[in-house]
Amino acid sequence: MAHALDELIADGVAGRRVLVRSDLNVPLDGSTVTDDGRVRASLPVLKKLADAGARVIVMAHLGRPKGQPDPKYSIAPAAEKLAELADFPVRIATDVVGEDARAKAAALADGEVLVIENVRFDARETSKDDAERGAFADELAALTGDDGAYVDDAFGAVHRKHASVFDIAQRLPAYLGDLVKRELDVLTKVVSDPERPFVVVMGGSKVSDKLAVIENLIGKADSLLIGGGMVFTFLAAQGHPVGGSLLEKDQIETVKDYLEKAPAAGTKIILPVDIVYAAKFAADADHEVRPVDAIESGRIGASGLGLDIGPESAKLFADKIKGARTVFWNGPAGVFEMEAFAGGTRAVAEAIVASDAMSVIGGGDSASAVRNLGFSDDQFGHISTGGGASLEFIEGKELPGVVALGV
Ligand SMILES: Nc1ncnc2c1ncn2[C@@H]1O[C@H](COP(=O)(O)OP(=O)(O)OP(=O)(O)O)[C@@H](O)[C@H]1O
Ligand SMILES: O=C(O)[C@H](O)COP(=O)(O)O
Repeated sequence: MAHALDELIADGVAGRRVLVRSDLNVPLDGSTVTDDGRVRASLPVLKKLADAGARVIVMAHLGRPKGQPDPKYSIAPAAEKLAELADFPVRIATDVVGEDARAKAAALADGEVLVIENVRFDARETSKDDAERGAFADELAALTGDDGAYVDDAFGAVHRKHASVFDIAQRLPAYLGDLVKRELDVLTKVVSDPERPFVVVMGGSKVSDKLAVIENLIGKADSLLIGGGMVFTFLAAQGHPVGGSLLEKDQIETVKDYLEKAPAAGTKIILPVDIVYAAKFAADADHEVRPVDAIESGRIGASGLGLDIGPESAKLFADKIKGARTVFWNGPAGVFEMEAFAGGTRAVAEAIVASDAMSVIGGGDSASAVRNLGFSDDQFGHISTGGGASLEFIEGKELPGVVALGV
């Protein structure tokens, strides 16, 4: 059984150094944080510990640096955002487990928080070698002194077998952070006992990553609405032309198999009936709406790209969402970053907001999409902080961070 954070607080943390794994992996434009959702989601646990008098050391990653310091991936912009939003003192170290981190960890006062540099600046963090990761975890644990503790509050990273997620939990008394607990509770309910009709909306561009999720949802979801870049592999499986759209040719047979077995398992796979078709991948591209069986017949011709679901499809999707009691949404319906191709994603978000369904948005880009389109977090039931993590959970995979805590 995992130990909850409140047990640690009840045991007394005043004056103790507590290592917290947070997910501060935010999108950046230069050094500006363009979506602070993950920083905000990390605050409550840090505040709880700081209020209880703990000396908190936050470890987190940003992007995928190649195992050595790289200013482009410094945690500093995310840590500065944390300092701006927090009502407790936040210090920032310039290294991970080096002199600066060690000195600042030792100098922490009760109720203060220190963010160490991007843990992925040390190649041992992500090493496949248990001994290497273990040696790094030893150095991280040593930052806490003699009576330290570890709290995992980084749901977005629970699917990674990394030193700061997995190995550290074997070196310090380990506790489940409130954010990870909430995410697991919500996703467990969605997968194992959803109120029906249960409608899943899938989209985005990482088609092959998401096919396993679709397979696992056949028989569980009542309707599976497919949008985004993955649509074209489904349309191709049905024999429709797809022009120059995103297509995973080697997945067509797999998708045919899903289309065949879904009805018998009680899941309706619903595909778009029209597509916004563009002359090129650009915000100002010439574009037109075409039915899926005639994509190549219009003005734009066979070399065009499908960049969004069309208005008829948006209506069809909205209608399904309207009748749902539970909605899980992963991946935008189109290239929402360009206004001309944001209509499908906006329509899905509006339909979810208007419905009475319990809604869960899983996926970093889906969360950024709804925020960038002007929606606020409280219009949805739950916005997951984990993209890959929520998908792997729904796929039914074992999550190393969760295993390490004995959940
Ligand atoms: N038809 C399309 N063609 C090409 N790209 C598309 C299409 N539809 C959506 N996309 C792109 O998909 C991207 C998001 O896909 P992704 O699979 O990463 O979503 P996600 O699961 O929400 O994100 P994450 O993996 O970060 O959690 C967006 O940048 C969007 O522009
Ligand atoms: O962005 C995410 O999904 C998490 O922070 C994990 O990042 P990773 O995919 O680089 O491990």
